[in-house]
Amino acid sequence: MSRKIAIIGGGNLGSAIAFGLIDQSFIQAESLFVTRRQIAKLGTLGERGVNVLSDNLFAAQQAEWIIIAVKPHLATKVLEEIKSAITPDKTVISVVTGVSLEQMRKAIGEGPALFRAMPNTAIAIRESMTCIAAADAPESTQKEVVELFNQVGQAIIINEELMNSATVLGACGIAYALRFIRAASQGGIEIGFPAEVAQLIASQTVKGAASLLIENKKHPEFEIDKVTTPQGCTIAGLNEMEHQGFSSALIKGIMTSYLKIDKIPTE
Ligand SMILES: NC(=O)C1=CN([C@@H]2O[C@H](COP(=O)(O)OP(=O)(O)OC[C@H]3O[C@@H](n4cnc5c(N)ncnc54)[C@H](O)[C@@H]3O)[C@@H](O)[C@H]2O)C=CC1
Ligand SMILES: O=C(O)[C@@H]1CCC=N1
Repeated sequence: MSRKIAIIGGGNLGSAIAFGLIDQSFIQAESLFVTRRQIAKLGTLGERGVNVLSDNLFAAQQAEWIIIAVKPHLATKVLEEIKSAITPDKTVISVVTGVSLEQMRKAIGEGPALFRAMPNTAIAIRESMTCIAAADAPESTQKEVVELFNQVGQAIIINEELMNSATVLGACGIAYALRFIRAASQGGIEIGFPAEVAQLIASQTVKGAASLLIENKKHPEFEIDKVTTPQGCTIAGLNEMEHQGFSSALIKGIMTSYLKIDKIPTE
């Protein structure tokens, strides 16, 4: 890509996006500008040739695409700080939780194309699920933004009203899935495997299960039916998990995360 990209806020997610993009050679490292207050913490990106700096305005001036990846309470402050660099030909993409396109528009004014994107930390290894909402950007720009995030996983356009849902299912979802793997590993240790082997078996099994759904596009129960031998051990374990509230705990957790988003301070 010939455009330059600035990532304002190179923390967990901002850095993960940077690594994902340069690993895929979607952008040359020298065309990428990543900011954070303590640039020493961006050392590895710097060693890869990425411009690492603390000057948000300078970074925004260099780039045609600007990705905002700071914590929610800092988002509008940062947008106002770089406002003069956001000319109408530029594209701004916020990955910030809970800050609406309307709030962004208010901070920077009319002109530039505005997007919210909700990737997850698997973007660092180009396996993100990214949901994108556009303000009133032209279709060609929307396609370019989807293409950007398709380089680092799978991207889809959704209505902005579903952005909080996308945050929970896709971004928080990484943590839920990892907690499942951790619990499965702990069970695996109890039934005889060393910790590392248990984690490998649990992780690869989850990856295989997810791939079955993504490739075959079938309902999970279709694949589950193939594993559950009548009177076998799988159904016995599954039913016990349900008696203990497995699905219910997950659904309640998802709802709790969802209801929390509106309480996250965005100013
Ligand atoms: N971590 C995740 O899995 C996901 C996070 N998000 C959203 O992405 C945003 C960032 O989240 P994280 O990366 O987890 O947080 P983080 O705290 O790791 O990253 C934010 C970074 O911004 C830097 N920063 C603070 N003030 C700054 C300023 N004035 N100028 C430049 N940089 C500044 C901080 O030093 C930090 O490195 C949040 O709004 C979060 O809601 C969205 C999807 C997933
Ligand atoms: O926990 C959070 O608030 C952010 C949003 C999605 C992932 N991390």
